[in-house]
Amino acid sequence: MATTVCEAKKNTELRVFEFSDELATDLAEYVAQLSEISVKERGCFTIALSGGPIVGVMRKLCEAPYQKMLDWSKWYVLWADERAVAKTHAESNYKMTKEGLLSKVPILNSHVYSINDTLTVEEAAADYEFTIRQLVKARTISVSEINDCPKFDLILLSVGPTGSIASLHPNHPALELTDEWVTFITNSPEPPPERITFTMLVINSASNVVIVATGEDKARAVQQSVSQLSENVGPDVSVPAKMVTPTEGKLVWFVDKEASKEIELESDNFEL
Ligand SMILES: O=C1O[C@H](COP(=O)(O)O)[C@@H](O)[C@H](O)[C@H]1O
Repeated sequence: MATTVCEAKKNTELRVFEFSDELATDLAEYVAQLSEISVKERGCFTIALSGGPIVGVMRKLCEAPYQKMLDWSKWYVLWADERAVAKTHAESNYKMTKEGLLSKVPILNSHVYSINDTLTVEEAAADYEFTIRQLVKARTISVSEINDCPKFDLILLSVGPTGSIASLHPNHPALELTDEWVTFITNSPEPPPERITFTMLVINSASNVVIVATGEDKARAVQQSVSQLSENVGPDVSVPAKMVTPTEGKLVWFVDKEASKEIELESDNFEL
């Protein structure tokens, strides 16, 4: 149970948890509900994951009751970003997901769309976008009627200490791409420098976005991202997480006590 739940603005919710186990439990329940709804409505569930703490906070999904209850055969797993390293490398988001989730639940191998680690970063981004286009064409991934973009059932992100999300970093030109679905960067401020990432266009076209923030080093980024949620402000490229405003979807922040330290929950920014 979240310690605090705030409806920060239409379609945006902030959940703050006292204990990390509560966060993981509530997240599992939330993902399970979204999966159930999507499978019922569309026959499948498309989820895009990130690195950082994401797989760890999904751990409860690998336990009872979810391990047996969820229709894993209907899950399609992709990544919101990936580091340009071999899939066996310790820094690979795929490797982390394989070890923490894919090896523990019966998701079909043929439904896992990892990013090609044998190509250059530029080729891998193009190849990955092509894969997504095929999945949209087949309507496995739903499509936004507003902009024809892929409309993932859920994109799960973690915010970095600087306010980065996926591999979109503060003030990076990749934040302003308005046509591409997937792009690459070669100068990530965090190692490794080469990465493939969804653009903001795809993130904001999702049906549901979750941003997870755990640990005190995320407190400033959380505060900067959520502080003006209730105001109508333009895109702020200095805090990528603040640019996450799903056009037709819902955003939920899952924040632990340490990462919530700088938020003024009783300020006018939130309806408690
Ligand atoms: O490199 C990455 O880091 C970010 C943030 O991770 P964190 O450990 O600082 O929370 C992550 O969202 C991204 O997927 C990953 O590639």
